[in-house]
Amino acid sequence: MTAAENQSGTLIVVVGPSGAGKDSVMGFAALHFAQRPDILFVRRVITRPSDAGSEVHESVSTAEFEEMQESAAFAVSWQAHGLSYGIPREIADRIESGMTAIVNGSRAALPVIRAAFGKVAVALVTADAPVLAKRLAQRGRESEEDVLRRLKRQVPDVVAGPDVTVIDNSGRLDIAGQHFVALVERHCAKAPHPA
Ligand SMILES: Nc1ncnc2c1ncn2[C@@H]1O[C@H](COP(=O)(O)OP(=O)(O)O)[C@@H](O)[C@H]1O
Ligand SMILES: O=P(O)(O)OC[C@H]1O[C@H](OP(=O)(O)OP(=O)(O)O)[C@H](O)[C@@H]1O
Repeated sequence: MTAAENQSGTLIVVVGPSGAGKDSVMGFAALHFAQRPDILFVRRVITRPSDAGSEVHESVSTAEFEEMQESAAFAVSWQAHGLSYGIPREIADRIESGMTAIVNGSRAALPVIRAAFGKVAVALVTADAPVLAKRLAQRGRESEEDVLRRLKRQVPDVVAGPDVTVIDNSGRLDIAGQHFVALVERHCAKAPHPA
């Protein structure tokens, strides 16, 4: 391991099926860690309108996303659900300086995310299938057809490995949220404080 790798923080990638509660669990942790300058909640760049849903993201057009991609603005980007998603390149520098960054990721894109960032921990948020359907209908961010497509989405079986922690969010959000907070704490404890 090089000196730089030794000093770096961790990227915690939150993945799981649509409706499992990735954004909700991250929102719980963001409140918990509001006073922690060493923990960064990543604002993704997405080709989705800014007023759609609760995730705070940078909303761009498809043309703007392509321009950003051409100018190497992303550490990693991927496509799903007819949308493009990007993790800004500067996040890699913040992690290198010792911060713990938390991002809503993608199961299908996990191999490229793992390859792009040195130290990665994966939080796989799950919920039972009937719970997913009910939650997506209640969330109301997508049309009924979109919700059905999300429920049917198949992803490669890549969410396995020693870096993966499963967080069941079939029940109360505060229980899953505390589980996730504990995971983040474990990783911060390993990282040096950023300068
Ligand atoms: N533990 C929970 N109990 C009840 N509702 C929840 C819980 N977790 C999330 N939700 C709700 O379910 C919907 C989907 O959650 P969300 O965080 O958007 O999931 P994801 O980001 O994985 O698609 C939202 O309306 C959210 O408020
Ligand atoms: O490869 P997958 O694991 O299926 O993930 C594909 C995309 O779906 C989610 O996005 P989005 O926030 O649009 O959807 P969600 O909140 O319904 O999961 C997730 O954050 C990924 O960007």
